[in-house]
Amino acid sequence: MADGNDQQSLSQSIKGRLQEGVQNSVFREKALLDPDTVIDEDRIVGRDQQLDDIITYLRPILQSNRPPNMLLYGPSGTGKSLIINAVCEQVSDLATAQDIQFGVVQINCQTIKSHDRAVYRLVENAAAEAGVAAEIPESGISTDQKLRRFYELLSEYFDSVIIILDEVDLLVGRQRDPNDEPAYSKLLYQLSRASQLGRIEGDISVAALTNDPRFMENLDGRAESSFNPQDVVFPDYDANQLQAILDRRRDAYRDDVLEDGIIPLSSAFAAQDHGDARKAIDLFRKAGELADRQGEETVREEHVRDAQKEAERDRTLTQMQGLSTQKKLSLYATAIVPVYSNRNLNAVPSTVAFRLYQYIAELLDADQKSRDSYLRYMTEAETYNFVTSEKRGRGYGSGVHKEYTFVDDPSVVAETLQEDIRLEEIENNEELIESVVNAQINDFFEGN
Ligand SMILES: Nc1ncnc2c1ncn2[C@@H]1O[C@H](COP(=O)(O)OP(=O)(O)OP(=O)(O)O)[C@@H](O)[C@H]1O
Repeated sequence: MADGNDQQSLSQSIKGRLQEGVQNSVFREKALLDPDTVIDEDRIVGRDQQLDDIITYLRPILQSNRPPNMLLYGPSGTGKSLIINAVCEQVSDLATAQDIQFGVVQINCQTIKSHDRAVYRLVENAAAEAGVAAEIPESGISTDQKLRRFYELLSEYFDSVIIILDEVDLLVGRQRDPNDEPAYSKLLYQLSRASQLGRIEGDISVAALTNDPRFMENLDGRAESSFNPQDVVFPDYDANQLQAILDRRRDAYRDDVLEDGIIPLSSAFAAQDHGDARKAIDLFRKAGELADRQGEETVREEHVRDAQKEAERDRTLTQMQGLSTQKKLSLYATAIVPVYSNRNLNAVPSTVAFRLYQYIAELLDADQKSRDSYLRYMTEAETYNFVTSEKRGRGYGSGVHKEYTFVDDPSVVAETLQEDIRLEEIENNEELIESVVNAQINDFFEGN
C-alpha cells in the first residue's frame, strides 16, 4: 500500500498531468464542436430558406396565435435540429420580453420503444420545462392518464408550446402485426387533435423531424389530415458549404494550430457520403483529439486521415458485429487480396479470393464452405455495402467471374476483422499469406 508521501506525490502527478493536458491542448473552445451545442446565429451557413420558413411559421407565437404543425425533412446532419432550436431560442427570448409563456418540449424518438414511453417522456420534459415535478409514475397507470397529465401541464404553465419530435419515423412501437398503426401515427393524431379540440388551453404546434422524405405516406389517413404540416426541406450540403460551416467554428481551436488543409480535407471526406455536417464536424474535432493524444502542437492532415480511418473502422465494426464467423472469414480473405497484392489491384477476382478463403480456413482449422457458399456470403456483404461487385467475362483464361471492390479502405476492413476473429495464426503467418496472395494473383492473371 502507498504511504502518505507516495499518496501525495501520486495525486500531484495526476493533477500535473491533467493540467498539462488542458494547457497543451490544441482546443480553445471544444464545445463549439459538440453536436448538441446550439451555435450562435452567425455561425449558421447556407440555410437561409429554411430559417425564413421556420421564422414565418413561428412568428404567430409572438402575436398570441397558433403556429402551424411542421415537418422538417432531409438526410442526417443537414441542420434540422439546429435550425428549429435556433429559431425557438430567439422566440423564447422575445416571448419572455412580451410576458408570453412559451415552452419547447423535445424528445428524440430513436431510443423510445413505445407510444406509452413517448407520452411519458413528453410529460417528463414538459414538467422540466415548467420547472415542476412530473407527478405521475412511469408505469402502473394508463397512457391516457399520462396524456391527460401532459395536457394539464401544457394548459397550466404555457401560453404556447412547440413539441419537437426528433427522428419521428423511428417511433414505431410494438406492432404485433405489420398493419398495426405505428406509434408515431397515433401520437401525431392525438397531439394535433388535442389542440384542435381545445383539450389544451394554449397554442401547441408539433414539429416532426425525419430523414424519410416519404414519411407522410406512412401516416394513417386521419393522422395525416389532422397533423397536416407545413414542409421544410433540408438538402445535402456540398463540400464548399461544409468548409464554410467548419470555417466559422475555427475558433474552437487555438490560433495557428490548424494546418491549411484541415478544413478542406474534413469537408471533402464528409461530402463523399452525402454532405453531412455532423460528420464534417466530428472529423474536424477528432483530428484535434488525436493531435492532443499524441501531444502534438498542431493538427495535421494526417490527423484528419487517421480520424477518417477511425470513423470508418467504427462504422465497419458496428456493421460487422452481426456477421457469422464464416461470413467474416469470406470478407477477410477478400479484403487481404488488395492489401497484400504487389500489383495495384482494386477489384478482387472472386477466384483468387475464394482460394484465399480456403487457405485461411485451413490455417485456422475452421470449416471450409463451398465456392457457392462463399459467393453467397459475398452477395450478403454487398447488401451491407461492404463491397460492390461486377461480373467479368474473363479476358485471361476462361469463364465468367465476379470482381469485388471495397467501399471502404480494404486494409481497415481487414484490420477490423483481424481484431475480431481469433486470428493469431494469421499474425504469425503474414509473410506466408502475402506469398500465397501473390502466387494466386499471378496464377489468375497468367490464366492457370
Ligand atoms: N447550416 C449549418 N451551419 C452550421 N452548422 C450546422 C449547419 N447544419 C448542421 N450543422 C451542425 O451539424 C451538426 C448536425 O446538425 P443537426 O443535428 O441539426 O442535423 P439533423 O439534420 O437534425 O440530423 P439528424 O437527422 O441526424 O438528427 C450539428 O452540430 C449542427 O450544429
